[in-house]
Amino acid sequence: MLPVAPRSGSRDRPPVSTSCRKGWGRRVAWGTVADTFPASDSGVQRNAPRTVHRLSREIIRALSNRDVVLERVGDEVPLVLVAVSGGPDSLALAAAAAHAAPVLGVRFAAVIVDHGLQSGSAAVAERAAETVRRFGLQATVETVAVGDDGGPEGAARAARYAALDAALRRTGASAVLLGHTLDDQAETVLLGLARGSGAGSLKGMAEVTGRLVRPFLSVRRDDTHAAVAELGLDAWDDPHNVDASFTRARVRHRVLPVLEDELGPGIAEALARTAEQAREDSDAFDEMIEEFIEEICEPAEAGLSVDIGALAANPAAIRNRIIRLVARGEFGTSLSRAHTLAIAALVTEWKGQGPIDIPGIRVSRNGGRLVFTATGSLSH
Ligand SMILES: Nc1ncnc2c1ncn2[C@@H]1O[C@H](COP(=O)(O)OP(=O)(O)OP(=O)(O)O)[C@@H](O)[C@H]1O
Repeated sequence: MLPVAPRSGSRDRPPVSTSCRKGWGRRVAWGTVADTFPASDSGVQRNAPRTVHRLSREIIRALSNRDVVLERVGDEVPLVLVAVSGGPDSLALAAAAAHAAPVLGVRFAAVIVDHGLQSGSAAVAERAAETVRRFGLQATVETVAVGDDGGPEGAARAARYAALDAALRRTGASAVLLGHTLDDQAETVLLGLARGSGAGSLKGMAEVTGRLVRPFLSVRRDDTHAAVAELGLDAWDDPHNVDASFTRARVRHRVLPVLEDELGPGIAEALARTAEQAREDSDAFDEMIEEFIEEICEPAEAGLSVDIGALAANPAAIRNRIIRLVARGEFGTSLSRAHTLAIAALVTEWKGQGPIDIPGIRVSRNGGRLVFTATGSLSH
């Protein structure tokens, strides 16, 4: 067994780091600090209600994760953004963040993204901003243009994450907090299973994905609602959450209640626990395989090559994972199962057939090597 460096916390895998492409996973240099969020009193909320106090511990715990690096912004203490939609989860997140600020020695500032998709969205965003300002947080509304790729939900999400990423870069903030809860995690696991996206979907969302941090993945939605009620706030009700044309809304309001009735009230926790265990296993497995990839790959013209003998000698689970990790790490491409198997067939069932082309990558045999070559624009 290859030695594996100990890690803590769960996170999404960074690009595979192999000796073929030294420097992967290097930290990017942040741009200059804009004055969007000037240093200010982080808004210590004295005598915070009990639930808010409890939730603030989740933020302190999550930001203490070794995968989160809190960096000073010039002479200022580190800045952490809070993504606020105006709904109860993210309002509770902002309140808990304000409470946690003095303990952590960081500043928090809220970013509210206005997708402009519904009439009155600007007013909703402004109201959310006003609410979090009452906690003592700076708040900025980012108005985004939503495209039409990936359906309305997917396009709004892409625009939102792009806006959050831009805010991170502009402000020099170390991280952005998202208000996903344990209930969101349970829904994500069910949705992934229903899509048939394989064991990987069991992992659900990571607590830390690059600079995105989800401190509430162990918190029930009821608790965020309780925090908002304790604070006497009127949270925004996102109409999408009850719109039965959205799969997630149906999972939330129809599927999970049936599962709870039939299988017991602990089903959401059980799904979230499963996600945590699956992520632990998967991360450990990936880490071992990444070390193995370093031994069996070599740089090649516009890509890399992998030793076919080593691929053939290993079980399909390892072979397929190597192929997926190389595609993701080297080319930023998430391979479908069908593409993974087609590439694997070049190793196990080769009868002289030509290369396989998938978007952005050509995979071919050359002597004893499986060669991955970039063919077009890369997605990273
Ligand atoms: N308009 C918004 N502005 C800022 N942050 C937002 C906005 N909408 C959602 N968020 C952030 O994302 C979190 C999750 O929200 P929601 O569940 O609605 O998003 P989602 O589309 O499911 O996101 P994901 O793609 O990450 O699963 C919120 O708690 C909040 O932190």
